[in-house]
Parts: sequence; structure tokens; C-alpha cells
Amino acid sequence: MLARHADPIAAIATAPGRGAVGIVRVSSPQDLAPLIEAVCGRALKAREATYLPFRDADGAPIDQGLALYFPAPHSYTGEHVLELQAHGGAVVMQLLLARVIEAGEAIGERTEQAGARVRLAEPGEFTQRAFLNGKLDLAQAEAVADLIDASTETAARSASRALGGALSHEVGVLRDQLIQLRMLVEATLDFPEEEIDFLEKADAFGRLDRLTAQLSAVQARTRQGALLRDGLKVVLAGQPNVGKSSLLNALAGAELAIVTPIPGTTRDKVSQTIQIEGVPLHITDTAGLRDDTADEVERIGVSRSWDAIADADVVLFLHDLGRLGQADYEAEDERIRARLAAVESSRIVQVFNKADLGAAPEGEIALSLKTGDGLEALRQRLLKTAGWQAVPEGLFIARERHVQALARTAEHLALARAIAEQRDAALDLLAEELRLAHDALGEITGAFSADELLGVIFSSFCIGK
Ligand SMILES: Nc1nc2c(c(=O)[nH]1)N(C=O)[C@@H](CNc1ccc(C(=O)N[C@@H](CCC(=O)O)C(=O)O)cc1)CN2
Ligand SMILES: Nc1nc2c(ncn2[C@@H]2O[C@H](COP(=O)(O)OP(=O)(O)OP(=O)(O)O)[C@@H](O)[C@H]2O)c(=O)[nH]1
Repeated sequence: MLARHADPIAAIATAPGRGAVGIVRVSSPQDLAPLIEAVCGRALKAREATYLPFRDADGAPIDQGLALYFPAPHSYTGEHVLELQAHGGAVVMQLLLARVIEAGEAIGERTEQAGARVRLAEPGEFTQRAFLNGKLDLAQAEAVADLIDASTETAARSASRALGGALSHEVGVLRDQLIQLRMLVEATLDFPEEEIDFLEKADAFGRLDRLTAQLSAVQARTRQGALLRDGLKVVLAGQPNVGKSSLLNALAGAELAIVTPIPGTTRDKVSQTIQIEGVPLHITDTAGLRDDTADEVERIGVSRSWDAIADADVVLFLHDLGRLGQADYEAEDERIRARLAAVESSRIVQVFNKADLGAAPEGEIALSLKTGDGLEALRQRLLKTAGWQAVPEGLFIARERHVQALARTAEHLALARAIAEQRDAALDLLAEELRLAHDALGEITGAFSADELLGVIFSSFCIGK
């Protein structure tokens, strides 16, 4: 592992395909002067763009472009970094990348230094090096990927804040207070006679309570950040012909699913990601639920509908106000309701569609996709069910991993509190819980993290990042 991190790496940093400009980027812990001399034909001033021809092994120019050299440690990765900014054609980029690899080989042979050889970078490897060299912590490195993948403006701005260290800062404030508390408790362990007295005088338990309260505020903001990144899985369910496909189209603002008056039109799932106030919602329209169908294709569709329902964060259960009160319709709705009993009730939202044809029961959500009435209220209801609070200032993007780590931190603090409350509290156990809380918090910024975790995180990046 260590040796691999010492390799010089190279990749095309810009998106594959045609582009106005494309960049080949090299990062190396070793001096890049020989490589620069070979490809650029001269030495480069630090951090200054130089317009020059990039040359082949035989001296023929491949392209004219800008070369940028960032000597270590003042670069993105913290290593020596060379950027070749050329015309962004796919072939030009490949030639330039191949030239860098070939020049590395030649220098390696000439100088008998294996360390001069440049290899292709793995996905996320530049950012991984930035992390290993302390340029970014783990939460910031994750934010780099989340910024690139952001699907809404709110998500992008929030990822940028996380990259700037917003989440890391919040975690840092908690960590500093936790460290102070740990120091108090650990110091007390050395004076067993007066331990509890000492802790009370130092307001250790007050500190613990304040820390817990602050942690809970950070947890709330982090959950918002994770929601912004991952979105919410919403499934539209109900009998055939209640208006599920019409609702998908209305939410998406496009004719995605086929709408007809014929029951059983939708026979397979249709999914689309939309956004409401910047929160991504992954909406799935399903085949209308009925169990009396003789049609084999529709039967499979219905079975897939139930799978989607089981996997949903929110199920919108649609009803048809034009058919309310009809015996066969009511009986079928009752059957669906019974089967939905297996789904947590907090995940189910009842929606009464076709309000232009009849009145919804008291207190229920009424919607008419024909007139558009009730659509905005439904959107707001979806956000509320998702746990979204009106955009708080300084929102940062986050991941489920961070939410989990904070939850574990909270668990250990709660255990510490419970121990502190006992008469003759076992201070060593208290100290241990605080240590575990500290470890859990440290996983967010990567202060303590397994190689395995790093592998998972960085391998999901794009190449060249
Ligand atoms: N051409 C180009 N554009 C890019 C990047 C890049 O690598 N190349 N980035 C990357 O993906 C992002 C910018 N990230 C960067 C982060 C740090 C440094 C850097 O030189 N840091 C030094 C100096 C800092 C300073 O002067 O304040 C350092 O940290 O010491 C450069 C780019 C977005 N745009
Ligand atoms: N009057 C009225 N008709 C509606 C409304 N919403 C949908 N419809 C009509 O109801 C019919 C069925 O709509 P769809 O959206 O295809 O219903 P579905 O639930 O997806 O149906 P399946 O594909 O059979 O499961 C279409 O003719 C729609 O135009 C509404 O609010 N009012």
C-alpha cells in the first residue's frame, strides 16, 4: 500500500470526449523536473502558466498548450503536480497521457530509478493523496465527489460548503469539547479519593450535557445534508386508473409515463428524479395494484409494485374521488390497505385524487391533477414527510456514514451520562465511553478510519479526481 502511494500517477482530469480545453494531470512525491524537461522542453516557474509546445519523444509537437507546475507541498495533492492544459480532443488527450507515461519510463530506465515511472491513476487517487497529505480531511474529500455529483443547485452549494470545511468545523468544535472532558475524567482517575467531588467542581456533568445538546443540533443539520445528497424514494401506489402516472408527470413537469383512461396502462415501474426546493426525490410510478388480473404481464408488474413499496421511504397511496363509495372500488382499496399495514404508517401518505369529481374525506389531502389544485400542498407535504426543514443558512452536504457516526457518538455520550448518574460511578467505564465517543466522531473526518473504508470512499470517485 505504502509503496503504491509513492508512485507518480497521471490521468486525464477533464471529462471524456470533446472539450474546448482538456487537462492531463500528474502528481508525484518525487521531483518532476526531468519529466517537465522531457515533455515541455524547458524548466517551469512554480505556479505560473507557460504557453509552449508539448513534445513527443522525437521532439515533434503534439499540441501547443499551457503547462502549470505546482511544487510540493503547495498543490491540490500536496505532492509535486504538473498540469498540461491542451486542446480538449479525445485523441490529443490520449496522446498526451501516453507521452507522459512513456517519458516516465524513459527517465526511469536512464536513471535506474523505478520511482520515476508514472502509472495511470485510480479513481479518486489524486484526492486520496490530498487526504493522506493532510490537504483535506475525509469529510472534505467526500464533499469533492458530492460536489461533482450534485444534481441540484442547493446540493452543489452545500457540497461546496462541506468542501470548505463546514461539517469538519462542526465536528471539530464537538471534538475539542470532548477532549477537554476526557482530560478532566482521565486526570481524576489518578486521584481516586476525591474523584466525584472533583468532577462536580469542574462541572464535568454540565459540560457533558451541553456537549450532548450541541451534538444533537449537529445531528439535525447533518441529517438535512444527507437528505440533500441522497434524496428520498417516493413510490406512487394505488388501484389502476387513480391517476398515478398523471401525478408522476405533474411532479416531473414532463410526459414521462403514459396516461390513458384504460385501467392497467402502467405495467412496469417508471422512475424519475425530480427536485422540490433542491431536495432530490426519486419518484417511481407503479403498475396499478389489483390482484384479479388475468394478464400475466400486469401480474408481474403488480408484484414489482409491491417490491417498490417495500423499498420506499414514502408511499403515496392514491384514491379516486370519482369512484369513492362504489362497492368493488372500496373493497379493492380495503385489500390494498390491509396489505399496506406491513409498511410503517409514518411512511404512507393518503392522497385523494380527482377532487374535481368529488369531495375528499375531512382532513385528508385532496388533489386534482385535472385542475392542478392541491399539487403544491402535496409537494410541501412530501418535504415535511422527508423531514426537510425550510432551508437553514449554511447548509452543508453530508452522507449517511456521517449520520451514523454521529448517532454512535450520541449513544456513547448517553451511556457516559448514565454511568455518571450512578452512585459510586465507575469512572474508568465513564472514561471508556468518552473514548469511544471520541473515536466515533473521529471517523467523520478520518482521524481514525480503516483502510477498507478509505477504499470504499475513494473508489467511487471518477478517474482523474
Ligand atoms: N486546473 C485546475 N483547476 C482546478 C483544480 C486543479 O487541480 N487544476 N482543482 C482540483 O481538483 C480544484 C481546485 N483545487 C485546488 C486546491 C489547492 C490548490 C493549491 O495549489 N493549493 C496550495 C496553495 C494554496 C494557496 O495558494 O492558497 C496549497 O494547498 O498549498 C490548487 C487547486 C478546481 N479547479
Ligand atoms: N377528472 C380527473 N381525471 C383524472 C385526474 N387525474 C387523472 N385523471 C384521468 O384518469 C385516467 C387515469 O390516469 P392515470 O394517470 O393513467 O392513472 P394510473 O393510476 O396511472 O393508471 P394505471 O396505469 O392503470 O395504473 C386518465 O384518463 C387521466 O386523465 C383528475 O384529477 N381528475
